[in-house]
Amino acid sequence: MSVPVFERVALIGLGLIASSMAHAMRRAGLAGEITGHARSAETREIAREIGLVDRVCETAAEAAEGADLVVLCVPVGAMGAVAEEIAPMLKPGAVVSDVGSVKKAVIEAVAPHIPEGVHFIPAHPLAGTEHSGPRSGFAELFDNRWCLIVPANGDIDPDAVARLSALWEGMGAHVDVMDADHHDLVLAVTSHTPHLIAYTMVGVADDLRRVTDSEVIKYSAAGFRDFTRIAASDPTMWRDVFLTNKEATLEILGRFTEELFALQRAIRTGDGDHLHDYFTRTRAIRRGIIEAGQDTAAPDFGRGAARGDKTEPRK
Ligand SMILES: NC(=O)c1ccc[n+]([C@@H]2O[C@H](COP(=O)([O-])OP(=O)(O)OC[C@H]3O[C@@H](n4cnc5c(N)ncnc54)[C@H](O)[C@@H]3O)[C@@H](O)[C@H]2O)c1
Ligand SMILES: O=C(O)C(=O)C[C@]1(C(=O)O)C=C[C@@H](O)C=C1
Repeated sequence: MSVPVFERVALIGLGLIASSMAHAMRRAGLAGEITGHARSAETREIAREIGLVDRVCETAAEAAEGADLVVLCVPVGAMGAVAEEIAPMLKPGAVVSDVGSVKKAVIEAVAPHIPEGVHFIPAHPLAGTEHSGPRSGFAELFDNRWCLIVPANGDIDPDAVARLSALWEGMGAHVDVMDADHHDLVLAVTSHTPHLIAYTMVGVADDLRRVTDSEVIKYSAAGFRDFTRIAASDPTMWRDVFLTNKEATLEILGRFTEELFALQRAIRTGDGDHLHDYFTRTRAIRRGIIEAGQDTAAPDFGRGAARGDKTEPRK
C-alpha cells in the first residue's frame, strides 16, 4: 500500500468513471477515505450495497465537506449546478477537478463558483466503455490510457497539478497537459464526431431493419457490431457532449460531410483511383500508429493490425 495522495476524496456522480476511479484508487491505496454522492436514490442504494465508496452521502455538499479533492463525475451539462451546490463546503487549499468529455464549457460553468483559495484543475481521462452506472466500473479502466489535464484560466498551482497528476498516474494513466480549445477540437475529431457517426449508422440500419425484417442485425458483421457498441453509449452524457462542444463538432462534421460527398461522387462516377488513393492514405495512418507503438489506447488494435499488415495491397 502506498501513501495516500489525497487524504479525503469526494466523487460526485457515481457512474462508470467515478466507480472506476473508486476501484483504481483502492487498488493502489491513493485515498485515505472516499465519499460519494449520486443524484438518484437508486444509484446511492446500489453504491452502498456494493461498498463502492467508504461513505455514500445524501447530498453533494455533504460528500464534498472537508474533502481534499472533489471530482465532478456527472454529465457535462450538470457540472455547473453541482459546483454551485458544493462551493460553500469547500475547504481552503482543496482541489476540485472533473472528468467531463468537454473542457471549455465545463470551465465556463464551474470556474465562477470556485472560491478563492480552492484550486480548480479540470481533467479528462481518455478511457471509457458503452456502459454506465455504479456497477459498470473496474480498476483497470485507466491503465495505459491518457488523462489530459486542462488548466482553467489563471489557476495552474504547480503543487495541486502535481498531486492530481500523481493520482491519475497512480490509477494507471499517463498524464499530459492541454489547452481547453485544443482539447475540444481534438476530441471532436477522435471521439465526438465518431460517436455521432456511429449513432447515425445504427439509426439508419434500424430504419432498414423494419424493411428487411431484421436481416440487417442478424447478418451484421464485426464492423457494424463495433458501431452498435459505440451507439449504445449513455444518451444523457452524449446529448450534453454535443450541446456543449457545438462549435468544434460542427467544424469537424462540415469537413466530414465534404469528404463523404467526394467519396459519394467517386462511387457514382466509377472513380476507382480516388477511392483507392483515399483508402491507401487511411490505411497508412493506422499502420503508422501501430509502428510508433501508440496503440496502447486500444488493446485490440495491435492484433487486428498485425493481421492487416500481412495483406498485400490490391488494385
Ligand atoms: N463514459 C465514458 O466513456 C466517459 C469517458 C471519459 C469521461 N466521461 C465523462 O465522465 C462523466 C461521467 O460519465 P459516466 O460515463 O461516468 O456517466 P454515468 O452515466 O455512468 O454516471 C453519471 C452519474 O452522474 C449522476 N448524476 C447525473 N446528474 C447528476 C447531478 N445533477 N448531481 C449528482 N449526480 C448526478 C448519475 O446519477 C450517475 O451516477 C461525464 O461528464 C462524461 O462526459 C465519460
Ligand atoms: O471506448 C469507448 O467506449 C469510448 O467511447 C471512450 C471515449 C472515447 O471516445 O474514446 C468516450 C468518451 C470520452 O470522453 C473518452 C473516451
